Formats: sequence, C-alpha cells, structure tokens
Amino acid sequence: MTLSIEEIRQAPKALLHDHLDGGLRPATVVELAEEIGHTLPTRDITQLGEWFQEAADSGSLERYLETFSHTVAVMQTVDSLRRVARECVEDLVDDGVVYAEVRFAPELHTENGLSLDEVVEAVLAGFSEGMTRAAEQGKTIRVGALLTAMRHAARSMEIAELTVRYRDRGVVGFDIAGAEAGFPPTRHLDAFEYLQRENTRFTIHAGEAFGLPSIWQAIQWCGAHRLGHGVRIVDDITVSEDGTAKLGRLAAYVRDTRLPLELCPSSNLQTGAAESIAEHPIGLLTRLRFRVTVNTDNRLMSATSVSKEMALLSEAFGFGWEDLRWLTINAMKSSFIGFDERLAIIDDVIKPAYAKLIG
Ligand SMILES: O=c1[nH]cnc2c1ncn2[C@@H]1O[C@H](CO)[C@@H](O)[C@H]1O
Ligand SMILES: [Zn+2]
Repeated sequence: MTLSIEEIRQAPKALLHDHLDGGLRPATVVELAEEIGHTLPTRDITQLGEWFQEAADSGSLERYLETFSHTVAVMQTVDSLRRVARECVEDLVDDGVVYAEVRFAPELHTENGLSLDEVVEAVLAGFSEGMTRAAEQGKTIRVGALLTAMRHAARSMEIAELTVRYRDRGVVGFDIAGAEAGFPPTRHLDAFEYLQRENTRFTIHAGEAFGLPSIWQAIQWCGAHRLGHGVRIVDDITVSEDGTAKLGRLAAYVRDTRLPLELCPSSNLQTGAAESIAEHPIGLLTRLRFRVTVNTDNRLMSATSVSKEMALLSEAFGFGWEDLRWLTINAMKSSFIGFDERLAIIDDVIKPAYAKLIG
C-alpha cells in the first residue's frame, strides 16, 4: 500500500530536524528582500522557489549551504525573524505536525546589530504567535527551539550559554551545523561539556557529508544525545547477500543505546549523501530497528514537508500507517522536552489518531 501525501497530512507527525532559515515561504523571501533592498536571483515567487531547489541540488553540502545567504539576509530584524517563525509554525500546522523542534543559528542574525538575546526572543515570540493562532483554529502544536552554533565559527560556548539561559522559555536544546569536513565536533568540546554539566541536551550534525569519525566524535567525545543525519552510520554495517547484517562496534552502540538518528532523505539526495530515496539507508536502518526519525532539514531548499518525506518513503519502501506511527513515536520519544509532556503527546494525540487510521 502506498500512502499519498494528502492522506499522510491528516495524521499527526513529529519533526526534530528543521532549520528556520531553510523553511521560508518563497513569497516571504521576496517581500522581505524588497523591504530591505536585498537582490535575489529572481523576484518571481514560483521561480524563486525553483531556484532554491535547483541551487541546493548541487551534490555538495558546501554549495547547498551557499543558498542560505539569501534567507539569512532577510532575517536580520525583530519583525522579520518573528514573521518567519510564525509562518513556520503555520506551515507545520498545515502539514499536520503536532510537535516540532526548529533550529536556527542566532549568530547569523546579528548583522544589523541585534543581540543574540534579541534574536532568540524574536523567534520565540513568533513561535508563540503561531501556536496561539493554531489553538484559535482548534489545532494543537508544540514548537520548541534548538539553538545552533556554526561549526566553522568560534561562538559555540556563547550559544551554549544562551541555550541554558533560555531553556525555560522555549529553547529545548543545542546543535552545531555548517560544513562538516574539516570542522570536527571536538572543536566545540568545551561547549558540549558545559551543556552536560548544565543538564541540557544537544544534537550534533554528524555523518552527513563526512563519515564515521565524525559520528564517533559526536557521540563518544562530545556526548551527543541525537545525531543530525547520522546517515553514514551505514558505513559500519555490512549486509551479506542473504540480507543478514553485521554491525560494527559503533553501529551496534548507536542501536543498542537507542541513539536517535534525525534522517532527512530529500536533503541527502541534494548534497550527494544518497543516490535515490529507494537506495537511501533509511530503508536498511528501519529494517534493523535503529531509532529512526524522518525529517525535512530545509523545507524551502528541498521543496518538502514531513508529509512529503513520508509519502516518498511510502512509495519507495511500502511504508504504511504502522511504519509511520513507529517513526512518529520514535521522534516523540527522542524529543528534548520533558518526559511527562512527551508521553502526553504520544498517548493523547498520536496513538488515538493512528489507531483510527490503522482501523
Ligand atoms: O543539512 C545541513 N547540514 C549542515 N548545516 C546545515 C544544514 N542545513 C542547514 N545548515 C546550516 O545551519 C544554519 C542554521 O540553520 C543554516 O544557515 C545553514 O548554514
Ligand atoms: Zn540540518
């Protein structure tokens, strides 16, 4: 059975890996750029959406990341950050997402003089507005922020401190992102050790454009609680002709400890981390019962949504409602909010809805 995107949109979903500056509406990019006189590749909304997708479709993470210069450029004021954050929540609600952790790098939004605190407060205000509007329409969504530090820069300690400062006001964790090759997570060890001492959770982009050493460092040196992508963990798995799989020590560790993988299939096709959805390691990792979650990464650059990613998986691997429920509960179990709140979403929202769908 293949489920369509329209069917999947009706089901509650949870999203752990989504970049705020990778999820703007093309129309909003055009409007905000006009307000500040920023030159875009085109002012036509449809063409701009296509431009982002094509430019991101580069086969390399470094070139993929260049497209963010246009979204980051229009997110330098309190009003624009707040608007983008509110629209993000609206778009997720529209896609049937009931829980999301959305990340952004505060240090990228200070070009016009905003402080890191002002950036965070603007985004959190936008998330709040989005959640309030959803509630007014009888829909519930809980959105938390992850603060990202750029791995090539040197502000991770400051961002870690910012995360701790805002942890009771809507920030639920920390992340590092940016070009992976040449920038190992251990460069930011002080930030990760600080977060651990502060009982604060974090994820690390690792095993996307670089392989096992990056994953190993993220987990065993830095103490990552989840892996952003982590897709290259398959390099530590050998599958023989009869389909039996042999896990190396690191892959076994990841599976044994139920370390969540924030997989982003479409994004991986664009950066060259996978050839096609059908060949994407998510099929094998699901079969081997790793703690797999499905994510969008950048909805604008990949022209995607959680429902679309799931529809692509349904088409490629025959995933049905049971599989989608498993993926959704995996994501909720892996979320950085407290246990009680997590359980409430699983028991009161996700399970009853899938019970109806499964019939
Ligand atoms: O898939 C990815 N891998 C690594 N870095 C990324 C990815 N997507 C986005 N960013 C980077 O994270 C910053 C904050 O959101 C973005 O500006 C982009 O540079
Ligand atoms: Zn990412």
